Amino acid sequence: MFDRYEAGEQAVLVHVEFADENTKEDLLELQLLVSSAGVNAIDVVSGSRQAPHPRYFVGSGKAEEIANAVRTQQADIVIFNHSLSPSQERNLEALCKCRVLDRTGLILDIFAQRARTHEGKLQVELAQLRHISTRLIRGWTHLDKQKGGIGLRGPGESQLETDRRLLRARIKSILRRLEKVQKQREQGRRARIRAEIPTVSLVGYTNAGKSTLFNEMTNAAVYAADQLFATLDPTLRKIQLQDVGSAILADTVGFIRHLPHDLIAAFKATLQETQQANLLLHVVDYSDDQFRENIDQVNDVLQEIDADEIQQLVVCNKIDRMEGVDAKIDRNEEGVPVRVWLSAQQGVGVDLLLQAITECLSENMVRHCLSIPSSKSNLRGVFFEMNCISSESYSEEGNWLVDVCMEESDWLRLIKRVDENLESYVIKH
Ligand SMILES: Nc1nc2c(ncn2[C@@H]2O[C@H](COP(=O)(O)OP(=O)(O)OP(=O)(O)O)[C@@H](O)[C@H]2O)c(=O)[nH]1
Ligand SMILES: [Mg+2]
Repeated sequence: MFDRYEAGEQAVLVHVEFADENTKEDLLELQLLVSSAGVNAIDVVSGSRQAPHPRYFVGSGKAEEIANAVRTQQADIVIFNHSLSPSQERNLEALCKCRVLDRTGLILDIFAQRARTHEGKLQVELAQLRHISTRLIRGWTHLDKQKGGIGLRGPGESQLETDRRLLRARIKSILRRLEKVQKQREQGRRARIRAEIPTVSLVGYTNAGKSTLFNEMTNAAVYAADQLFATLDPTLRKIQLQDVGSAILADTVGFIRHLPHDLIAAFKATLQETQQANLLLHVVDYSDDQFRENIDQVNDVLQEIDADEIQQLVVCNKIDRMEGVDAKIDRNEEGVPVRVWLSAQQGVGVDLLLQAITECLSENMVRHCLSIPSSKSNLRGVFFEMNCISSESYSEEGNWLVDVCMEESDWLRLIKRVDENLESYVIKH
């Protein structure tokens, strides 16, 4: 249904500074996003305004300047670092005689390129359909004969009604399919919670190095490249940690500033694992001048998705780019690790990170040596399902001797729900 663009298109970027800090967009980030989408930025038109102009977003003089740049540079597309209203987009297209894409459209294109799981793809397509449905209005004829241009193309007027009907039907069918996959995933997640394997989620600003670190930690082949959104769907791997046993490691898609509102659902769908995590590894590119702002942005989103109460370990990445910084663990007054300095790319300090994760996870762990009478054989199944057994043997009387290690909350839950005499089987703490 969508025409995808070909790589190597020539774009004119438009970036406007506003007096109001909240609407300030970062030009450098736009350039990264654009190259991430495989487009060449050949010119940048910038300016400053108090507020967007209703007709062209920019003033009419600036709009002429953009149209001129398109003509002289023979650009195929104009990309705005802001959200445009459908009518602004239309007016600009009529003036520049080429495709105009706003920030939302650009990010959607990148999401679409990177979505890998079935659910991720459905979410992105849904967001795309919704985005284009707001733009399916009369007045697209000026684009009828045009070919090329990235993003979603508007239909001609004659096509309008058919397209509207098709869109509605498609949206409905996607919603139905999404409901189905979500149900399936929910069941999978419940199974994992029952198995009580702790989950560690890598979160952080885009390009911080999450996937690189994920690879280092799992030796798994996950795509890592100097492109934004190299990951859209959480990628899960099981890792083995000393003392704690196995844990699930989850890689997630990077956060960006000013994520357009209509993309938040698609983005959050990629972060569902994060809400369930026992520990968050907040990966930060410390060699980036904006690292503080990036940390705040990530924490804001974590708050929005109710993940701000989860224990966080900050990973100060890319120390190879910083003078005189060695790999190390910073701890708080109680001795709990709070920061780990490392270089994911060079593989320096990854061992310290694994050690810090183990310490954080075992913070709330209890270890018990139990002697369980043979009459309580049901406990055997429960412990196996929880994956909490570190060693086992049998006593001469036929008691099952077992060392278990689990979250304290799980131990208390077992006493309450499975066997209130559990404490009496403990022979050593
Ligand atoms: N110098 C240096 N570069 C690194 C380091 N870790 C990662 N990088 C580079 O940073 C870029 C981004 O790394 P990724 O692992 O893809 O980043 P990400 O956080 O997964 O990015 P998104 O998936 O887009 O959110 C790649 O070019 C990596 O090679 C590091 O320790 N030092
Ligand atoms: Mg990644």
